[in-house]
Amino acid sequence: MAEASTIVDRTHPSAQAPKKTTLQLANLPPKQQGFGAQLYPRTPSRVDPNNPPWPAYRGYHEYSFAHATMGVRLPTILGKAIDDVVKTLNDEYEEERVVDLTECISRMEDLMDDLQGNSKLRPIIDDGEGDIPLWNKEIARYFRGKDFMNAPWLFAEAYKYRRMHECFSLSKYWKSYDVFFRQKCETFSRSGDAVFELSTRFAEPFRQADGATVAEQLEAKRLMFHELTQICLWGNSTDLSLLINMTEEDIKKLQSTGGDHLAATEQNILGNDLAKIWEYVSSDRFGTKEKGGRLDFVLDNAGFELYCDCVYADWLIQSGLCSQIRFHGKRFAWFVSDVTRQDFDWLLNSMVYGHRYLRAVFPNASDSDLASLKKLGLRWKEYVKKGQWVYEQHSFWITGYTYWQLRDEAPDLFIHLADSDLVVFKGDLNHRKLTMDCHVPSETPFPVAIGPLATEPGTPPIVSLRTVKSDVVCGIPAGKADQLDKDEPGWKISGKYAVVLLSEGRKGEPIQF
Ligand SMILES: O=P(O)(O)OC[C@@]1(O)O[C@H](CO)[C@@H](O)[C@@H]1O
Repeated sequence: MAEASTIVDRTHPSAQAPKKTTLQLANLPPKQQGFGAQLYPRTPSRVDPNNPPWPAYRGYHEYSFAHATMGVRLPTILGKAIDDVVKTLNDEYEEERVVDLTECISRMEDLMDDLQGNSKLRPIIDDGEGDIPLWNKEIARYFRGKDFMNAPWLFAEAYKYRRMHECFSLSKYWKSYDVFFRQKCETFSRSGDAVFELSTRFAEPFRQADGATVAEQLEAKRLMFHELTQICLWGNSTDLSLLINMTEEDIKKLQSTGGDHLAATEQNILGNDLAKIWEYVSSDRFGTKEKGGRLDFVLDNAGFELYCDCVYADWLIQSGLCSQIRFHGKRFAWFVSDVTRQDFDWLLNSMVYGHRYLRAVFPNASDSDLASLKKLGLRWKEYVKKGQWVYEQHSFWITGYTYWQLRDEAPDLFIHLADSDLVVFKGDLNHRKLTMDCHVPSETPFPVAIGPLATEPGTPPIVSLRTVKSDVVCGIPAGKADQLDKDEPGWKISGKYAVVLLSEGRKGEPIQF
C-alpha cells in the first residue's frame, strides 16, 4: 500500500495546469487565410446518427415536411395498411390463420397508439431477422429515450416501418405479409399509357442505324442515354405515398414519356450532372475495353418506377455500355412502395405470363401492346438467367442507418459496392440517406454532402437520381433554393423538381478499415 505522503494531492497549486504556455518559435511558416470553405460544421469523425453534419430534420420542426409526415402521413399510411389486412382477413377461413392475423392487427393498433401518442422508441423485438442487432445497437447507442418526434425524422420514420414489419414477423403464418403489395400492383396497372409507350419502343432490341459512322453511333447512344436516364429519373415521380390525392390525369401527365415533355422537364433538374455522367460511362474508365461496366441500382419504388428502371437497365445492356446490372432491393416490405424480391418477380412474371391479368387491368391495350410487353419481359428474364441482371437484398438497406455509416456498419456491402463502376441511388429516401437528411446548404456540392461515401478510399462513383419530395436539397446553384422558396413555397415536396448528381468517388484505391 502506498504511504500517505506519496499520494498525489490534486488540490496543491503545483498540480494545476499552467495558465498559459508561451513558446518562442521563429521558424514556423507564416499564417494563412481562406480555410474552411465547404468544410463540415462537424468533422466527419464527430458525425453520428443523432448528430448529422448539419442539424437534422426532426418531427417537431413544424415548418418541415418531417412534421407533416410524422403527424399526418404516417398515421394515414398505417391506417390504410390496417384496412388492407382487414381485407385479407375477410377472405380467410382457417381458424389458426385467422387468429394469427388478428394478432397482427392488434400489434398494428399498438403501433398506431405509440405513433399518435409520441411514445419513446423501444428496441425491436427479436423476430429472427438479420437486421435486428443493427437496429437495437443503433437505438441503444444513439436514440435511448428518444421519441417519434424528437429523434431525427429519417430514423423515426424508418423505425416505424420496421415496427410495422415486426407486427407480422412475430406471427406464425404471416411473416412475410406485405401490406403494400396490392397498392404496388395497382400503380403499375394505373400507368398503362406510359407502360405501353415504353414497351412498344423498346421491345425490339436496340440497333444502330445502318451505315452510321462511329461518331454518329456514339452520338445516337449519347442522346438515348440522356433520355433514358431522365425516364428512369421521372419514373420516381409516381411515388405511391404521394398519389393519395392525385387524379389519373395528374399521374398521366407526370408519366408522359414523349420527347417534348422530357426536354421541358430537364429545365426542372436543378442540379444536373447528366453530361458528366455520360462522359464517364462512355469513357475507358467505365468497365474494361473488352466488356461494359457493372452498374448497381439501389432501388426505390416498385410498380411503374421499377419498370422504368428495368427499361433503362435493358438498354444499358443492349447498348454494350454495361455488362452487368445489380439491383438492390429490400428484404421485406419497407417504406410504402419499396421494391422487394416479390415485387421484382411479380413484374417480370406478369409481363410474361400475366396475359389475362394484363387484359383485365389494361382494357384499352391492343394485342400488339400486350405482345410488346411480353417480349420485353422474356428478354429481362433471360438476363436474370444469364446473370446479367442480379437481384440482391442486403440487410443494411432496411436499417435506420444512413449511408454515412454504410462503410462502418456494413463493411461487406461497402466492399461489394466498391467493385461497381457506378452505383445509382434512386429516389427521395435514398437521397435523404445519402445526405443524412439534414439542413445542408443547398449549394453544397453533392460529394461534400454525402461525406465518407465520396471521400473514403475505394468508394465507387455514385449518382443520385432523385425527384425532390422532402426538405433536404444540395448540389444546386446558389440562390436557386431561395428564389423557389419565394416563388413556389411547396417546391420541395411537389416532385416537380429533380436532381441528377454525380460523385466521382475514389474507385480502385485500397479500402482501409
Ligand atoms: O423515396 P421516394 O419514393 O422517392 O419518396 C418517398 C417519400 O414520398 O416518402 C419518403 C418517406 O416519407 C420521403 O422521403 C419522400 O417524400
